[in-house]
Amino acid sequence: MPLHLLPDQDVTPPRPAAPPPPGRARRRHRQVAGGALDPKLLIASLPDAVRKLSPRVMVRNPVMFVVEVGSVLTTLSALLAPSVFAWLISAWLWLTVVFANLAEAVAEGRGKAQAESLRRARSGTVARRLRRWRVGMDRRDWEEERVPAAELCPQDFVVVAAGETVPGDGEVVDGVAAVDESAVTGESAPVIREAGGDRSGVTGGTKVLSDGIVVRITSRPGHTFLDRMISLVEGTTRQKTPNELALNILLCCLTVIFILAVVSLQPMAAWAGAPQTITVLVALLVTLIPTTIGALLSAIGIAGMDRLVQRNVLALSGRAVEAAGDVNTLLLDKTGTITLGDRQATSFVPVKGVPHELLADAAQLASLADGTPEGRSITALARRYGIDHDPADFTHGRFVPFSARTRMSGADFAYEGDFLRIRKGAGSAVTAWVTRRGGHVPTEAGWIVDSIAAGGGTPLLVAVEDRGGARVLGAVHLKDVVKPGIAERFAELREMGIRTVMVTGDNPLTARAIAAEAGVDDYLAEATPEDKLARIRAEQAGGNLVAMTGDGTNDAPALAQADVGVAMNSGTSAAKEAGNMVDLDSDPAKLIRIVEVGKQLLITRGALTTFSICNDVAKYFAIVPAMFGGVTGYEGLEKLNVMGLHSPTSAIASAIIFNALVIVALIPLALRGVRYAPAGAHALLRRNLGVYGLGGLIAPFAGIKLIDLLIQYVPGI
Ligand SMILES: Nc1ncnc2c1ncn2[C@@H]1O[C@H](COP(=O)(O)OP(=O)(O)OP(=O)(O)O)[C@@H](O)[C@H]1O
Ligand SMILES: [K+]
Ligand SMILES: [Mg+2]
Repeated sequence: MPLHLLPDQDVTPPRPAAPPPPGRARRRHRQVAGGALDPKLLIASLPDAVRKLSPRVMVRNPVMFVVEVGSVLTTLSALLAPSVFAWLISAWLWLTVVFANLAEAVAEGRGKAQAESLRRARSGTVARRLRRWRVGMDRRDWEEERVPAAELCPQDFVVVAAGETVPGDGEVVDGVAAVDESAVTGESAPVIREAGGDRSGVTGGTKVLSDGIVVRITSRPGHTFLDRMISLVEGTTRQKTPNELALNILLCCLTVIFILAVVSLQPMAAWAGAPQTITVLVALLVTLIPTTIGALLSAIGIAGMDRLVQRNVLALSGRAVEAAGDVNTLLLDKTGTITLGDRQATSFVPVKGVPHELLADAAQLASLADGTPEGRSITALARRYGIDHDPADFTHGRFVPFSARTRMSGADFAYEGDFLRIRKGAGSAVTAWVTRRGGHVPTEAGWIVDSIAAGGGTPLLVAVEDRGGARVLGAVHLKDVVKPGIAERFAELREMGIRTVMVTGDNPLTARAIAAEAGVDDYLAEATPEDKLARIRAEQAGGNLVAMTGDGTNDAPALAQADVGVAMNSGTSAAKEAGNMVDLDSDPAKLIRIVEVGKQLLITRGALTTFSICNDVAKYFAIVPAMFGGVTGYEGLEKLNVMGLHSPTSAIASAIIFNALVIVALIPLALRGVRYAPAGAHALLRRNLGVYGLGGLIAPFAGIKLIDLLIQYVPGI
């Protein structure tokens, strides 16, 4: 069975590039959006903002819809009884609605340019589809046809050679290649993608730099990763999250209460001999309802998603982003997440009486059909002992592929008149296999396994069964390296109040050594996929909100169960489909950034809601005394004119103008998010109430007074 089907292919996979040391910024062409708002973007978004005035769009935002209806009423009233005041109020009410739409349009506009560059990566690729393909097929039998990439369907096989663009999303089923993913991730360092392991995922639009691969397509036409990313950054698939819906209901209730209050005010005013005009009543209503947060709510949500995309994370739902803000437990798998994941065989350790060559021979035989990085590195190491079996000689045998459940792999075949079964795998799994087949496992095997594991290595026991019975030959030492800088990242997570738990299929000793080196808070060893799932369920039952990062097919059930499931983009498609986020950089420490964005989103929404409600109080002090100024029986209200405003009309106009301007002033904050520094929830709440509550209370007094000083010179006010 030929394993390497492409010409001139280097059999040893190149070492993966180490992640950059922490702290050093990565070079990327996609800039993280800064805080300042580009005035050009504001102007460019104006047409969109005006288009959004359509009532069909506006009803989705009830608070602003009320303002729009109010604008229509005041405009009609200004037409019937023209006055400078009536026209001024009408104009500023329309501006209030436009400003709200502008916030949303600017938030959406930021993704448009990005979508454009993504579209370029997608278009125009021609795929080399293979008519029939199966594992082990000789490449001389390949029949190739050229089809547009957009026509590829799941289960199609395509071949991609060096220099060519990957035509669709899929999994490498044969070969290993260096891939340039910069079109999708903005990261220029090439990454390794290979068949068999947990680094098999490839994305359409990326470019193969060296070697060649056969890819099994997994995405439907029009539903590729790039398609999803485009609709995400353009905001076309955005839906309101449960939190947003709840806040919207609260805002609606407040609005209804204030409508009732304002409507019932009129008979009282009329009875006192001071009936109010429609313009004044609408103005009072608009200042009282929470227009600031109503205007900015959707922009805050879009900007949160956008901030994640800037960090190369695709959230498939807004709900996941919000959940990230509340996460307090993080589960990570070990291999490839905490470690580099390129487990290489470094030595054979035979039990007494077994020559190295025999162990190497058996280990290679058990790895002939094992396409995982572990299996290939064992084959390569055995070759150094001069052992070089040709898989084609064993076509009458049966290969036992590795699975996370059995934690073993191997082969059964007839050999020189005997029938051989060889297994290699986790110590406990192989021990159980030998015992089951009536063999005896020497205590020495346990020592070898433990000494490899204690150093953080992964021991694979190798056992054989022949006419002489089942017995252990020795162990293979697999080495893996903890990612540099990971301990600092976990310390950072701890500071944010997040507990880290490593879950691994590896044995307890290895797990303990790696856990200590990486600095995780807890670990779970010898975990089957079911165990990973059960652990998440247990954490959730204990009231924890759980995030999980993983890349393997064995991680998929757990990724689906977690509140936030972050799949590495390098991982298998099963993992990517199960999670609700995909990290394009395949960097497990990315969760820190994801949590930050989630927290920032929640804090920003809370802060601006507080500000919005508090800043309506001051406007009440501006408008109510103006309405009843000089009315007999209501002289007491004159005391409420604490700001000493110029005239009743200028007071009301100032409040409305301030109400509109505050929206524009807060757009940058809504888009950038409130600054987030790791701190406990209570400290954050106190700080935000202080800044945005008190600020919201005080700012309008100053603002309204200032506007009043300016507009008192407008004739007729
Ligand atoms: N190709 C292989 N052949 C035989 N045994 C293997 C092979 N790869 C791994 N194993 C054994 O199976 C165990 C479980 O592997 P699995 O992939 O489930 O977990 P892991 O990769 O060690 O941990 P993690 O869940 O952190 O990725 C490994 O610890 C190792 O002992
Ligand atoms: K308001
Ligand atoms: Mg794994």
